[in-house]
Amino acid sequence: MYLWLFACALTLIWWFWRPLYWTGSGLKYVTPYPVVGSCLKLITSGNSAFTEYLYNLYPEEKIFGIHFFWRPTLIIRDFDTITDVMVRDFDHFTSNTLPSNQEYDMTGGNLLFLHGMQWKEMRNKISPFFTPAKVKAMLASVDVSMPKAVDVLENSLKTDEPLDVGNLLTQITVDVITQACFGIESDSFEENSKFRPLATIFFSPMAYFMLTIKQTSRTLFKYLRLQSFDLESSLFVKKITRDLVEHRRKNNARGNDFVQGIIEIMDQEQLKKNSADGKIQYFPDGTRKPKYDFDELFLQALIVFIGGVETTATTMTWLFYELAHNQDIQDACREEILDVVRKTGRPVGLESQNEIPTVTGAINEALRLHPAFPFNGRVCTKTYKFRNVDLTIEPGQSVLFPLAPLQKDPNFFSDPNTFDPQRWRHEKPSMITAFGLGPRQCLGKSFSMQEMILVVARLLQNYKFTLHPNTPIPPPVHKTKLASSPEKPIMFNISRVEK
Ligand code: HEM
Repeated sequence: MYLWLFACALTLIWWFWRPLYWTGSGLKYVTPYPVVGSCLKLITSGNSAFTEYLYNLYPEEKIFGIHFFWRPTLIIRDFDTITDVMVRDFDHFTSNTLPSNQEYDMTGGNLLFLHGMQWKEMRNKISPFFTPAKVKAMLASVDVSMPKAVDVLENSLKTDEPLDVGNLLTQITVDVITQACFGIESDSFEENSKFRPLATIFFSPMAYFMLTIKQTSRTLFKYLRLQSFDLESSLFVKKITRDLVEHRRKNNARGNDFVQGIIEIMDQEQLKKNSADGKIQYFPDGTRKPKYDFDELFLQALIVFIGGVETTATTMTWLFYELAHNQDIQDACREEILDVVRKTGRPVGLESQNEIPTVTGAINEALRLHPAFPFNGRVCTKTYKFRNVDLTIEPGQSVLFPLAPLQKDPNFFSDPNTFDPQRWRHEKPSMITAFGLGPRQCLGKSFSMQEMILVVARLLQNYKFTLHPNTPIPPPVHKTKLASSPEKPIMFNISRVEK
């Protein structure tokens, strides 16, 4: 009885204390509602609208306070301060806002969820598999996937039916990443595909919901026994990885893929035998020392697969929407592509990237106007005094950056809402924040950029894309998916390019 009373009293104190968290800090702040904090807009209108709302709330402030549900969180809207946190003073902010929960979350040990020295060591271990030469070798898969995509386009021409190009791009990215990761072709172009649905499942509203809870309360996530990513789909990918590793070991075979990388790490670590008797060991910062066994390394293949599919497909979907909406730019892109084809006698390769500035500029514009993730965040890991604001924060403090609206701010980009690939002839690519910034930025950035160049060049070389007349301009953004994809499929009419 007394225990219950004590628990209730504590809860009440907590409730009354929380809203006052930012008072006395000298910062502007949004007075929170119970439980949902400052996130009512997130619940009613989705990620993109919420980020926009935050960015426009206090235009004069560099930093202000909110409650991400019940978690006191700082919003940093000033680009210089954001780069201080993400790049210059990264060693004070080595964690993102997604805890690992490795002890009870089956996929919790993947790179995206790791922190501190554990993250650093794992990142150093797998980064060498994304060198320019390795990325180039992995992207040979694009030429295996494109004939299957051409079949889909030709079928749309034959039946004179509009095409869901977003779905086609997902089929391509699933097939490309499956080959890059596992060295096998997927069935993503077949009707009852097992691989194609994975892209949707891993980025579904359920995944978005899980990651939002994970970000808000570790404890709730633990006691509700939640999992970050769909268990059945994760186990499906695990089985493929295990079968492949066993097949390669048994047959002494090798591949040009990411799984080959994890086999090499397992072999090196086996030689060093640094995982004493399978017991968990810890770094001085309290994070776990990797054991580099199959279970841990499979999770790195899983995050490369998950990270590599819907993000790239969504970005290209928005790109094709913009190119269909701006036919003159689509024609200019095609002219550059055909010039390269005429000169070299073969489709655009990565060595011709500099000769297609309108195409690369168009990809940059899609990333600027339609980033897959509208905001990004970090957690303070070492006491930090901001340079431009009189504020010191302690370890554990979450900070969020509303990056999507920042990329449409007229203070940084002239005529910001216009899709203008030519601006990237003088703009610095470092202004693109869609892949994150600093040492923790997207591991697959160059893989994804180069994959987009190859896929877009091959599609535009032979086909012209126009918007189906019923397409809303602009198409609304999905409110509850992990990546900011269009709410409904965008339909395109396809025709063959006259040469
Ligand atoms: C247009 C496509 C993509 C976008 C917009 C994107 C975006 C992002 C973002 C915003 C992050 C977090 C970075 C940060 O916290 O600063 C991230 C992390 C990551 N991405 Fe991507 N990504 C894309 C494609 C890819 C691809 C193709 C792969 C794999 C081949 C990949 C693998 C990863 C991994 C492994 C991480 C975790 C990195 C870490 O925490 O150390 N991504 N990505």
